[in-house]
Amino acid sequence: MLLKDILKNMDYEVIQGDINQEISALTYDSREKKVDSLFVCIKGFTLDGHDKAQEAVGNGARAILVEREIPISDDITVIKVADTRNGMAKAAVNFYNKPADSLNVIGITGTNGKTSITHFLKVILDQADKKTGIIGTLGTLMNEKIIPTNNTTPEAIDLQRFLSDMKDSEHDYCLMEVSSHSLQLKRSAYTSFSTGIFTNLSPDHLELHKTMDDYFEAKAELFTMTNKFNIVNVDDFYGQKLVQQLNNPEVKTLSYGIHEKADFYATDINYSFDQTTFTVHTPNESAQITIHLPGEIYVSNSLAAIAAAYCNGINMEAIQNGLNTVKNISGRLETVYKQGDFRVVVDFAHTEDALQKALTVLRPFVSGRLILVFGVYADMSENGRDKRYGMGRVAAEYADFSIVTLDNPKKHDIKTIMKETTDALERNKGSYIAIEDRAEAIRCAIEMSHSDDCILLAGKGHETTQIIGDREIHFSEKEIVQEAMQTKTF
Ligand SMILES: CC(=O)N[C@H]1[C@@H](OP(=O)(O)OP(=O)(O)OC[C@H]2O[C@@H](n3ccc(=O)[nH]c3=O)[C@H](O)[C@@H]2O)O[C@H](CO)[C@@H](O)[C@@H]1O[C@H](C)C(=O)N[C@@H](C)C(=O)N[C@H](CCC(=O)O)C(=O)O
Ligand SMILES: Nc1ncnc2c1ncn2[C@@H]1O[C@H](COP(=O)(O)OP(=O)(O)OP(=O)(O)O)[C@@H](O)[C@H]1O
Repeated sequence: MLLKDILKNMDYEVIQGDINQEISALTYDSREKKVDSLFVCIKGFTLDGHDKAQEAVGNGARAILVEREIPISDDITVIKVADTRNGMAKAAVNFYNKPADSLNVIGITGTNGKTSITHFLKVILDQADKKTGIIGTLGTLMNEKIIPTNNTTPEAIDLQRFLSDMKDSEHDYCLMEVSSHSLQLKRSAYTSFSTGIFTNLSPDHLELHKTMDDYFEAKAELFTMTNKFNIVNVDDFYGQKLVQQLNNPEVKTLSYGIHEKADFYATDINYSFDQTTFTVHTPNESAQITIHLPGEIYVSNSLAAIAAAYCNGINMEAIQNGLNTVKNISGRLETVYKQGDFRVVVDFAHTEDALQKALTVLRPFVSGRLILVFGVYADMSENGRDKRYGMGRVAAEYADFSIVTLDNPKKHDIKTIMKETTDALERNKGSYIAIEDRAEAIRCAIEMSHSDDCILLAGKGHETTQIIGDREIHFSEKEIVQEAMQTKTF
């Protein structure tokens, strides 16, 4: 594509070179070898891509998109824009010919529940014979194959390429987890969504957004990019706030909830560990639903999926049958070991709200003790400290016994993380011990457990690595549990 077409509808200044030249690839990483490419210089959290432009040229870049002028040889075309993240999103949408316009893209945002909702929607759409891809925390699912990705929502160039590949391989739908990072950092800018879903908002990622209001505004951005439906959880305080501020008459707002009056709601809910049944009420009909995940959070998440499917014309039979097929979602209240009443459950709860909900869901099904193994992933800021305090408080209040350990501490100070979390348990009179080594903590929980206890391993969910300092080491909770259970006797 000609560079001038890639720059269509963008405010830019040509610093040097010719925009009537063919560009065959886009990149934001100077280390990628891409012949005749446009390299976008992004000022990141660690380094500034402007300083890597020369390397990009060495690897095939013929044009460069910058925010500030940089020394570079005359044969390279240099284009300046006010914001290269915004420019990159626009360029990617142009380069891949607005792929989202040819797909039905459903965007899901909120602190918790996004991954589960994509799974629920996928099986419903499968039942309705709609070819569906997913872009989210577990990677990109396309043509039923998973492509691993670094981020929940990929950078704009990767995102538009995935959407384009889905369009070319004749997908009907793309279900996309839209993280607040992606909205703030413009990864998903200029993408058209048919439907937006808002799940809930609770403190998380405050290292980027600083305040809950900033975090909310970042999430709210998705609902200005939709063209058919906005579907909002009105059980959530911020969901109610969002409904009040949505005012585009062309996009229909529909609510879902269990406790508040909503367009899609559930009654007659019956919970057991392996199955939940309820009656869903839509604006036009009611139906019996069975899901195989425990607790109110999954009733809420399935209501979101039901609402999105229903609005998009999927019949109730496909919804019922689809939801009934989900037996588990990797790392979401997943039982990884069961013997009589004894269970070990792995869950991705890594926020205060999710941890409280996970413990509350499990409690009614546990006749012995609810033993929690958890760590807190957060930086050293005041917000990070609040998160450690919040999760420590929840552990003290909702678990019978906690083992405080690590959860991807990265480069942060391990002693401080452990101390602040255990201080919170101390202040809230929780019973606990602290074991830095997470594998050891899991083994200890298993060793101390009785035959009627339930162990919740919270925080890592589907992840298979632990990041300590610069090192990312293999870490599978399922494997550790299986091994430890081989020598366990009750
Ligand atoms: C904090 C954050 O958002 N980091 C993201 C960011 O990294 P960074 O800013 O440190 O990048 P950097 O190293 O400073 O590099 C800046 C630029 O220079 C380029 N570069 C870098 C090195 C080089 O040699 N040459 C070069 O050209 C990079 O490609 C980049 O364009 O840009 C990287 C490249 O796109 C991302 O992979 C990385 O996500 C990391 C993995 C991350 O942890 N992100 C999290 C916070 C995140 O985004 N999470 C949300 C989901 C959250 C949730 O829902 O729970 C997500 O959507 O994934
Ligand atoms: N509706 C909900 N409300 C509160 N907590 C929830 C809800 N749904 C799931 N959770 C909790 O949040 C955890 C993460 O769930 P899920 O992966 O579906 O969310 P997510 O939004 O995709 O999270 P992330 O962006 O961090 O991947 C679950 O393991 C569970 O503990």
